[in-house]
Amino acid sequence: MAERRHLISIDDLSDDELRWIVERGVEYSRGTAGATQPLSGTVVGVLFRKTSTRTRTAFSAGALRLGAGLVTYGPADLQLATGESVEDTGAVLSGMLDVLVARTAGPEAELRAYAGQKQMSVINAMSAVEHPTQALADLTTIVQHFGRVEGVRVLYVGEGNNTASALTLALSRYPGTELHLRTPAGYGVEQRYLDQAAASARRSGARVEQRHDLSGLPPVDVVYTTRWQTTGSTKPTPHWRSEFAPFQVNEALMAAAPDAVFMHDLPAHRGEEVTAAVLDGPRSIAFTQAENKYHSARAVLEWCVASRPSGGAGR
Ligand SMILES: NC(=O)NCCC[C@H](N)C(=O)O
Repeated sequence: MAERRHLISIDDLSDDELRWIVERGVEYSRGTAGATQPLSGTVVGVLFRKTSTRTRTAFSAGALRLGAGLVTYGPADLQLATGESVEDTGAVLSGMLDVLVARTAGPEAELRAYAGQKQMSVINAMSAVEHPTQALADLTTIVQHFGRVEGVRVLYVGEGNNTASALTLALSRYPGTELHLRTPAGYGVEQRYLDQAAASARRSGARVEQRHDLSGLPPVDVVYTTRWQTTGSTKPTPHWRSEFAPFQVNEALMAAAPDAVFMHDLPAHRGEEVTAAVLDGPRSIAFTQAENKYHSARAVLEWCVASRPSGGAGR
């Protein structure tokens, strides 16, 4: 059996692989990907230890449409719930599945443990720290809308969560791209992701910066936010809402970005991180972005099982 690839972090992808998945996602979205069934004869396992609407459906529907069989597990179905180790679970599943799509409760160590073999691809369907398949769908959406990622300027407002980390790693790979992270103090993207992005940006010419206020906003093409209650996390202070309130994306903030579209990884809480007027308004592409999770998921699944070259030396 061919060696399988894992997608635990955006950092697992070379620049060529990142571009291939994004462009392939665009082809799936346009119906120009061809009628092939690259997952024909494979079996995909879908393990969600946390709630999911978009990602679970995107990968399940995507796997079925590409010809795979599907096995799904809820949070308490596997013997993990009775104390079997993740290493043993991964070893067993890898003898039976071609791909495991997993959303975990904690950091990436669990996913890396499942990925301690090469017969079964492991896809990170969101961990506490990174949400790579969201970033891939987001870049697919950006290409769909702007025709490119290069040079696109993104203002990310709100909690520096798993979505923000993945977006930071992904956007920093593209020449001329700007990512302006504006997060409440104490809720920023972790320094290790900023450091990784800074290394990528030095190569690509991208620009990534994080600040903790909304003054002096630069001209941008995209305003992006995420809900304030990141899955599985609790806020350390009781008064966190007052710290987040200034970071709401509302009509006043959008007026400061007059040419920008609005993106959101969803689910949304109207009246908290975003107003209904913005989310449901003419500049919002958030629901197209959600549909792109499905198109992008097919590209990710195809990449996992394909035996194409990994994209050249280094990045
Ligand atoms: N698009 C999604 O996967 N949405 C669910 C998670 C959103 C957010 N990043 C969270 O961690 O709660």
